[in-house]
Amino acid sequence: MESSFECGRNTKDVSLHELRDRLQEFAEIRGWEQYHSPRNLLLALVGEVGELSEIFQWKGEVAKGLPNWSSDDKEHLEEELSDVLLYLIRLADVCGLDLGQAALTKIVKNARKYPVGN
Ligand SMILES: Nc1ccn([C@H]2C[C@H](O)[C@@H](COP(=O)(O)OP(=O)(O)OP(=O)(O)O)O2)c(=O)n1
Repeated sequence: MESSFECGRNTKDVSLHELRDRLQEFAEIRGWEQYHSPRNLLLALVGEVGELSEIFQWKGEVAKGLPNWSSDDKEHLEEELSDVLLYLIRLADVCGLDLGQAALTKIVKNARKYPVGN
């Protein structure tokens, strides 16, 4: 049986830095760093966005909280969302960028661009 560490389920917050480090380790121990170029990772990311889109394809509008979805469908959605997130984090990392800091900076820029009440 998988431990909670191995399957990634625990109660603490997960940081982008932790995921970045786990992805570095995952690639390193498999000798896959050579394949994780920015362009390859971008293409992999786009592929996973396609897989994510397929889950919603032809379903019509989907209610928030996914009340009518089976647990299998929700698990599938969790997996595809995770693939997108993981490739995005890995792409930012191999580009030498700190995605968490960049996202915080972008939120500040967004707030300036779209002031409340305008
Ligand atoms: N060269 C690779 C291949 C995979 N992965 C990791 C990142 C993704 O989280 C996941 C993607 O694995 P798959 O390509 O097997 O894609 P799926 O899990 O979506 O499987 P499938 O396409 O069969 O549904 O594995 C990676 O880091 N580097």
